[in-house]
Amino acid sequence: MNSSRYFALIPAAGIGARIGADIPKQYMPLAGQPMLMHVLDTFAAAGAISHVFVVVSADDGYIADLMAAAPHLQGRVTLLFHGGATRRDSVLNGLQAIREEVGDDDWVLVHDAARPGLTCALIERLVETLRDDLVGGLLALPVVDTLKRGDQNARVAQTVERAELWAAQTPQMFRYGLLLRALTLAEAVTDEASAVEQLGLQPRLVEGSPRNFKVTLPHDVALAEMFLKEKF
Ligand SMILES: Nc1ccn([C@@H]2O[C@H](COP(=O)(O)OP(=O)(O)OP(=O)(O)O)[C@@H](O)[C@H]2O)c(=O)n1
Ligand SMILES: C[C@](O)(CO)[C@H](O)COP(=O)(O)O
Repeated sequence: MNSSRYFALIPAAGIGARIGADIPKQYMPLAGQPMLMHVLDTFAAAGAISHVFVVVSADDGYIADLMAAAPHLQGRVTLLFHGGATRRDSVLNGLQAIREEVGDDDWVLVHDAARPGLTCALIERLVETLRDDLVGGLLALPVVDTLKRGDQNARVAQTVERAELWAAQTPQMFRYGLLLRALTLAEAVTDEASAVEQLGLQPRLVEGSPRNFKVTLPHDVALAEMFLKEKF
């Protein structure tokens, strides 16, 4: 389906509890601008992306100021005030809200607002690798550390075989119709690929980048700034 378009859907309705900031982490300043702005700028600059949809909470008090400071994003970004109780709910609500704008065979790239290190090159790698794929897939990183399973006393219970393990990143890219069906059926998933897997399908793993890590804990802020300032 070569006439398919590519849309970005950015879940940005979380509260960032684990980072412990006084504002939702997607609005924390990083390298001179809010975390979410880095993500929006990257998708707006990506040639393959037709439009960007951002899911924010219904009572979001920050997005208006962010968009007012970003006239270059006008016309490229649509806000969806449909944040849900979980990331899965926010993504599903967002998909349902764009039903009239997106066709079943169009691709949707779901990307965490909390991964500001995404680059246009990574988006292009994902799109070019999956454009003719029958399922879709995700950016991910092969695990390079030895992994341990701990017991309740923080003692090693088991060393986990890492040879075939990958750490999932985003974007996760699936055709709209498939993704809407998968997420409608799968409630307790932490990523889109898990929902697609529950349909018996095998998403494609596409190598991502360490800079595309998820800003989750307080120490992640300095690391993210390093990547964003150095642009490497
Ligand atoms: N109900 C939710 C929860 C999360 N997210 C989004 O999903 C992405 C990844 O989630 P996570 O890193 O867990 O963000 P938070 O849920 O905000 O963090 P925490 O779990 O520490 O509260 C983030 O961009 C977040 O804004 C969302 O749109 N809706
Ligand atoms: C989607 C994700 O970023 C893939 O690793 C991850 O599952 C999000 O988890 P979170 O707890 O919602 O941050």
